[in-house]
Formats: sequence, C-alpha cells, structure tokens
Amino acid sequence: TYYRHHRYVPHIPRHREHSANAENLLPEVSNPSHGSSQPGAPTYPVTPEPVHPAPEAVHPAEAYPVAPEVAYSPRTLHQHDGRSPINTSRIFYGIMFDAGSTGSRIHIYKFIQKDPGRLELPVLDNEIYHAVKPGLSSYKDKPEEGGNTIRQLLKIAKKAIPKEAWSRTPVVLKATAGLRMLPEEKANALLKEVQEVLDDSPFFVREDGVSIMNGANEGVLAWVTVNFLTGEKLKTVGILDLGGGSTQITFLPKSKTAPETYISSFDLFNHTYQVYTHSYLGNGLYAARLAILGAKDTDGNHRVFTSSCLPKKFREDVTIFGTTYKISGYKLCYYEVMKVIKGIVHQPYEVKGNSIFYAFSYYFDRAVETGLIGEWAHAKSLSVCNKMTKYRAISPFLCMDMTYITCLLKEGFGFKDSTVLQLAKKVNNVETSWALGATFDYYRNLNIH
Ligand SMILES: O=c1ccn([C@@H]2O[C@H](COP(=O)(O)OP(=O)(O)O)[C@@H](O)[C@H]2O)c(=O)[nH]1
Repeated sequence: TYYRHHRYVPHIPRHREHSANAENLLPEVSNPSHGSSQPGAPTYPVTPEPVHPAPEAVHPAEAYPVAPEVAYSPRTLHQHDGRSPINTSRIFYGIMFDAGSTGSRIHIYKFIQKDPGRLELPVLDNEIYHAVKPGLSSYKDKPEEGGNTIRQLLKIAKKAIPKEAWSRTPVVLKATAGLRMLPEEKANALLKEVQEVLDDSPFFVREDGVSIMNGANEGVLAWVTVNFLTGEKLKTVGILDLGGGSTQITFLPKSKTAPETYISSFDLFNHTYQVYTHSYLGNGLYAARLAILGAKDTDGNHRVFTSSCLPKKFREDVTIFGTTYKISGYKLCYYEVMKVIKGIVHQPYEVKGNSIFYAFSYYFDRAVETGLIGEWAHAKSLSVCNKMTKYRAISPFLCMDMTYITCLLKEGFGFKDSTVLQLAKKVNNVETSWALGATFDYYRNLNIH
C-alpha cells in the first residue's frame, strides 16, 4: 500500500460574496454541482428549504446560543432579503474536546458570518488545536487529575476567545475508545468530574455536553469533517482513522453488499447520506499492541509479554492506558499480528476499487516516524522489522505498529498493494478529526442513525 502526503487541498471558501443557500447553519462548502451522476452524492439546492425547520435538541432555545437566526429560519428570510441588510459581521466560536484513548485535545473553531442580513452563511475562519497526554482513561483511578487536564486545556480557550463571547460559546466533550473500554463506573466517574470542570467554566454547556460518543458517530463525523474540508465536487472521499483504542472506516458505498449494521444515515446539506461506517473497538493501534502481546484484559502485573515484533534484546516496562506491562522481544511478527485481524475486520467490496481514502491519526503519525511518507510501500513498511536496531531509538514498537497497519489495510480491509492512500494530518490547516463534524452536528443536528 502506498501513501502519499497530501499537502494541500485547495478549498475552504473564506468569505463568499453572496449565497442564497440560507438554510445551512454550517459554514460554506465549495459549490455544489447539481444533478451529480454519483448515486448518493451531495446535492446542494440553492433555494432554502426548511428541511430541519426546528432543532431537535432538548432545549431548542439553548441549543443554538450563537446561531444566527436570520440565516436559519425560512420565515425570517423574507424580512432580510438584501433590501434591508444588517451590515455587521458576526463572529462566533465552538469548543470541541476530543477525549481520546491516548490524549485529550481541544479544538477551538472560529466562524464568521459576514452579513447575516444578506443571508451570508457562516464560514469557518480558523481552528486552534492543542493536545495533552495521556488520555482521560489513564486517570481511571484518579478522576480529579483527569479533570485537571481538561481544566488546563480550557485555559487556552479563555485566551483565544474574547471574554464577551464566553457565555455564548458552546463547549462540548466527547470521549472515544478509551472510555468505551473502561468499566462503566470508572468511565462515569471521569465524565462526572469533567462535567463539573466544564460547568465551572464561563462557557456554555448543554445538558448533553459531556458524553461517550459511539463508534458509528465517530466514523460519520470524521467523514463529514474530511469531506467538508476537501470539498470535492462530484466525489466524496472515504476515511480511515486509526486511533489508540479503536479504528474507523467510513465511505459512501457503491454496492448494497454491506451488513446492515455497518450502514449509518444522517442529514447534511438537504441530503440524506447513507454511509458504510464501522468502528472496531480494540483495534486501535495501542489496543492492538496489547492484543498482539496477549496482554489484553490483564492487569499487566504478573508476567512478561513477548513478541517477535519487538527488537530481540528489548526488555522494558511499558505503560498503555495507565497500566504497566513487562514486555520483551521474541516470536514471528506477522503471524502474531494476523491473530488480531482475521475474523474481526470486514472487507468491504469498495476498497478494491479506485475510491479515494484519506488516512489520518496514527496512520499519519507512524508514516512520519518511519520516514516512509510519500513512498509507503507494503514491503518497505515491513522492512522496518529487519532494521529494528536502527529504529529502536524512535520506537521499539515501530515494527509491530507498521506490521499491524499493513496487516489491517491488506488482510483486514482488503486494500490492494497498489492503492494510494491520501495521508493527512490537516486539510487546509484544520485537523482531520471527527471534532469539526461534531461541531456541525451541535449546530445542526445531523440526526445520525
Ligand atoms: O485532531 C486530532 C485528533 C487526534 N489526532 C491524532 O489521532 C490519534 C487519535 O488517537 P485517539 O487517542 O483519539 O484514539 P481513540 O480514542 O479514537 O481510539 C492520535 O495519534 C492523535 O495524535 C490528531 O492528530 N488530531
């Protein structure tokens, strides 16, 4: 499998002069072609249609603390149709916390609605991103310290957002695989702690502001982010997200061959999308390390875990998700890795075709570490294992990780060796993550089901 570093996708419209598509609260996307031939491809009608006439949130009044009503309600369109423009641009913000299994991150989005009176849509102006390690789940036995990591990140939001906007800026935290894998009471204790931290902040917290997101939503929202940022006109792109605890694959299917539970629907830009999406809990990069070592579901204390995917004389204590394991090098690597993929990962028919897939998170990070970005061939990634001493300083896990990634793509999803994946950390200076999609979902309930 080849990876290409995707540096720049030329598109985020910043300040559009005029848009008649007043029904979106989402920032603009690149303009829409009509009558696309691809089934299920996005269409963006120009005339405002009240597809989502009322927010389905529990507290409609609170649900859109910053949303410009003029652009939203078809009823008020009339009153401000350009003849009596309100000439003030509005700036608003959204704070999204990604409480991942290996780190917590804050995304602060700034939106500008240039001229609400003239039906201008808000556009995404920029993102501030900051990350801390480890993730919340590593504080499973000390939730207060976990809460402190979030408090620390909130300081960045206070610096970035003007004081007068604090009370109308929504803050949302969504936890992923790390908390999904914890026993319920430990996860709840962490969520409760975090809820208190957010409630204490000067920002706006909705009742459902702190939660564990399910895997399907995680996949869908990352797909929404990437397709918004790439803004491909006729085509949507698939996404491959490799987290620490789980991995997601999401794309618009061409066939109806997928198991029913792998299909999710949601509404976006006047269109209902049905995507293939699946999140494999326990198949994130770090969870896979534990499974490959046979250390999963152990407390790490009682034995040394061995693997041929590690350098021969490697023997160390390693902490993953807050638990410490003794591990050392030993048997045949590819064979070990196969055991955590075979019979677990579904091979969608579409990956054999020529659909474009964006791969990010640990796919990207590991490609950078191996220096193989731009020329990541299947054989080359495994060659890391023949030079473990060379790579040892970067990470003793590099051979295991690269073998896992290769095995997941090839034996798991079924990608051909010749497939070129688009590797991305950011697109147009915005993190490729579910967080932007989740912010859109906050403003306009995408009704994912
Ligand atoms: O906006 C983001 C969010 C995540 N990441 C990276 O994506 C991976 C996500 O792992 P996470 O801990 O979230 O795993 P999960 O909990 O989803 O399994 C890590 O390498 C992060 O550094 C990133 O680069 N940008």
